[in-house]
Amino acid sequence: MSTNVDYDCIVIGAGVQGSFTAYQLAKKNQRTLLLEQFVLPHTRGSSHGQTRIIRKAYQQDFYTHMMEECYELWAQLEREAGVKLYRQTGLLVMGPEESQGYQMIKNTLQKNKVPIEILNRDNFSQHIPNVNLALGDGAMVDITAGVLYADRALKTVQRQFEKLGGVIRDNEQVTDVKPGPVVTVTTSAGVYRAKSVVVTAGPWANRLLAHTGLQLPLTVVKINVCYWKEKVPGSYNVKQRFPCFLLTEFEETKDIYGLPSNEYPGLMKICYHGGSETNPDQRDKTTNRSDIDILQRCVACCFPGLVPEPAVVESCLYTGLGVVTVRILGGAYRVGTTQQLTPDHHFVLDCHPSHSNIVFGAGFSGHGFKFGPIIGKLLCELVLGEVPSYDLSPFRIRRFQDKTKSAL
Ligand SMILES: Cc1cc2nc3c(=O)[nH]c(=O)nc-3n(C[C@H](O)[C@H](O)[C@H](O)COP(=O)(O)OP(=O)(O)OC[C@H]3O[C@@H](n4cnc5c(N)ncnc54)[C@H](O)[C@@H]3O)c2cc1C
Ligand SMILES: O=C(O)[C@@H]1CCCCN1
Repeated sequence: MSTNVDYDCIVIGAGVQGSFTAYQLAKKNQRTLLLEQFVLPHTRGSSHGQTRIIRKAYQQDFYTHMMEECYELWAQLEREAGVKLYRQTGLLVMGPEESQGYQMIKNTLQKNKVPIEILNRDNFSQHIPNVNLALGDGAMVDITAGVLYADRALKTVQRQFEKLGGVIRDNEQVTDVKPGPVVTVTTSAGVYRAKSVVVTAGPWANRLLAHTGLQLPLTVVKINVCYWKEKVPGSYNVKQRFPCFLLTEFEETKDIYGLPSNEYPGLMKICYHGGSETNPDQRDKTTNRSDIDILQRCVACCFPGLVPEPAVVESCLYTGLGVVTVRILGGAYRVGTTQQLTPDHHFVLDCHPSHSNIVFGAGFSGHGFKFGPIIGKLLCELVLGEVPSYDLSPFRIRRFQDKTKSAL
């Protein structure tokens, strides 16, 4: 068969997940093509920006387990490329002490022997200056958590992929995917044939999967990425080891999170873990700022050293599970069925139900960057038909038949 194909594998989408998948495939001597619709680097998907949080603090054991190895893989990439991608700052987790969300994170960390420090009201401000701990809130620090240098990481993994002989073609949009024992991929510039294809198209995943007769219950949401000015420059700075933070509840709404000032001197990034649904091709057509009102109240209340008005607002997209159906479209591939499902915030990592040589990674729901190296490894294992290194049942599409619950 190999004489009939241009590549062993084609990966569609050069965000963090596609880039790590391509890199892992090239490491396994697979002739791999990585296709990207925009000129790289770009700011239209989910993987741009300078920083992301890396942490083991999760409600579910399976994420914490995966992160054990993932830290190793990040360190391996740093060594291989001679580049620094991670800075340890710790992650301060705050939330109503008795709430389920806060307790689940604490239990997972303790059960898995992740180094943590539990803070109390008396020693809190000694450890974490310039933050007010709300009445009734508990606080703990996931000590090995920190900041990933996201843009740099993306560039690094793409460069390492090319060093291994991989090919990247950017400014080349995939317009059709034709399933079969050999998959035919049509782009704005040509036609390629490969033994297998990986779809890691972020907010555009469903548009591509439609060509294969599959639709996932994904919703695309625009996030207002807000930066807040320090009243005294440096007071929330990464160099002072000010931690990342996660507030599991504020005014009974969704999580609020932040990273120490780093990329823009004097500005700290604090965002709301939610936004309004959008079309990824018209991201900036309308902007809903109701999340910014919540953030302003949160900053005024908990971060007295910041001006409670965002100095800079940027945009980024989350792709999560929203609508409650997975559809296998009727027509050439399988007669259509519709299932009623419950959405969750877990990733979707699986093989196409009708075409096992089409693999996809989608729905990273605003928390997938830190997992990039392990997602790349897992999607590569699915392509090669190997037993996945982790139990993928939380991530398979068949879970949509089960009752699921939200996770962060
Ligand atoms: C504001 C914000 C904060 C976040 N914070 C964190 C954090 O602190 N920690 C963390 O771990 N994660 C975080 N995340 C989540 C993380 O960034 C995402 O989960 C991750 O970037 C998703 O990567 P991806 O590769 O799936 O998608 P993308 O980065 O969107 O990549 C998909 C790529 O596919 C390309 N593509 C699509 N269609 C086609 C086509 N037809 N042809 C060719 N190419 C195509 C797109 O152009 C794009 O480049 C955050 C996300 C946001 C938005
Ligand atoms: O993945 C993370 O660590 C953060 C936490 C809060 C929501 C955005 N992503």
